[in-house]
Amino acid sequence: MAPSLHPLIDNGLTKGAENFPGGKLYCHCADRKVEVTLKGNVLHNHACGCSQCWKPAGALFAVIGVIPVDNVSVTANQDKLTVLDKNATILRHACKQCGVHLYGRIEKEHAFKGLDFVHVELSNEKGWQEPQFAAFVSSVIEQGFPPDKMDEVRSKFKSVGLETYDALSPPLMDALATFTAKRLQKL
Ligand SMILES: N[C@@H](CCC(=O)N[C@@H](CS)C(=O)NCC(=O)O)C(=O)O
Ligand SMILES: [Zn+2]
Ligand SMILES: [Zn+2]
Repeated sequence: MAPSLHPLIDNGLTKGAENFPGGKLYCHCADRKVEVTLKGNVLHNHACGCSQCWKPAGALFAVIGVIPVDNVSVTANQDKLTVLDKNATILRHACKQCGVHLYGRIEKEHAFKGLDFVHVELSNEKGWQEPQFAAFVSSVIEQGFPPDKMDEVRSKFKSVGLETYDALSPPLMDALATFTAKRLQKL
């Protein structure tokens, strides 16, 4: 049996709604849930196989999208949040009790500074943008996934219409490289 990639992917994608107004994300605690309110939809929603992004139980991949920082606010139980790794590029704000990541933020100079990283499955609303591609696919091997089963993983993504990459998608890699070139005054 093919492994579960993610609940939002395993049974095919559900297209997002146009003019989606956004919604609330909740951590997995039974009480005093951390609540984050998002204005509007996410962009560049994608699967991520890296070891740092939060994955629901049993899933091989995270699903994570970006949204402007100004559209993100913690609206309940902020005291339960902690930054997991203060040295990471993406400062992942997680619930101390249940471990769910509520949002990731970049504070240092970076092409994606100003965008927060969020998991839309933490919301009860329907209409979030569907995943657009799979990133950091080979990284699942670093977490113990058997390399000889990678064909199954990539085929499963392809079967729901998602392209697979071992870093980010070409437009996002180009954005990162453009940022570097400008910093080095090559562009
Ligand atoms: N192979 C590495 C890749 C880690 C990585 O580069 N993750 C990407 C995608 S989330 C990133 O932008 N990381 C920045 C960060 O984690 O702060 C792993 O699995 O840990
Ligand atoms: Zn929690
Ligand atoms: Zn990741």
